[in-house]
Amino acid sequence: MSLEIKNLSGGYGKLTVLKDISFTVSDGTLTALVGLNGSGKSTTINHIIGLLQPKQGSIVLNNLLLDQEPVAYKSQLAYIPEQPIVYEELTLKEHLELTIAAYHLDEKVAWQRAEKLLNIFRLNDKLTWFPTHFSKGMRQKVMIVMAFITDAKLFIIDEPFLGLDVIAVNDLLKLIDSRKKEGTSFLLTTHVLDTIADHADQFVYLKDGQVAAAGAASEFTKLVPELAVSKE
Ligand SMILES: Nc1ncnc2c1ncn2[C@@H]1O[C@H](COP(=O)(O)OP(=O)(O)OP(=O)(O)O)[C@@H](O)[C@H]1O
Repeated sequence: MSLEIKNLSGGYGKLTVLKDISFTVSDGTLTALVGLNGSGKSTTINHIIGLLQPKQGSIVLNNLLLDQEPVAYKSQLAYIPEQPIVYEELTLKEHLELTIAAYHLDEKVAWQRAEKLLNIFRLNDKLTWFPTHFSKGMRQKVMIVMAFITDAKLFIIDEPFLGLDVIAVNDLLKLIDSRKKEGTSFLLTTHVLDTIADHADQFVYLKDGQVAAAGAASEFTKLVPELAVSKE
């Protein structure tokens, strides 16, 4: 079991947004965290990555609790936020060096991975560029490359396809599928299941901070007809 969320209640200060959320993400699977605007997807992620403290419940990642073993917990996790977080004063190469240092990666292995990824996302000739010269999609690709050079066991990707062109979306889906085969698990947030329907194993549908439905991705349309209808 990669990620286990049990009876999680949480939110911001006195405001409780999440109410008694439970779900698991098993090794080598992709879970889609689905919900409309304001349903609590980002708040759930903010708890998993440790930006917010649960009011109740627990979050366990590969038997590690964030508050007990924060360094080991975070080294298991790669997070790609919806809004890319890049350092304006660092080149693309320096961003990758930072990731290699932060995750204590083997430099040779990491740069071999990076080379392939940079080629896929057409960033291979941009290692000396600063983020100021990158488009939004390119910034997002930098975040993807940084995440995929790590050995993280769980990838959390917030709205992965916003801002990516169709080729990049396909390339990202291929990368996800191949890492899933190696046992890596994925938690992706999305408003609709569309793009990842064929790649997701299970879904968790959040509504007003609660799990309104959950199950196999193939059952989504049956179990959540309200979102299927809203697509038409
Ligand atoms: N920093 C914050 N402080 C207080 N309340 C917040 C904060 N961020 C989000 N909320 C509230 O938490 C609730 C859930 O928001 P959240 O961002 O988790 O939803 P979401 O499902 O990620 O939405 P979206 O699809 O629009 O990104 C909303 O009612 C929102 O107003």
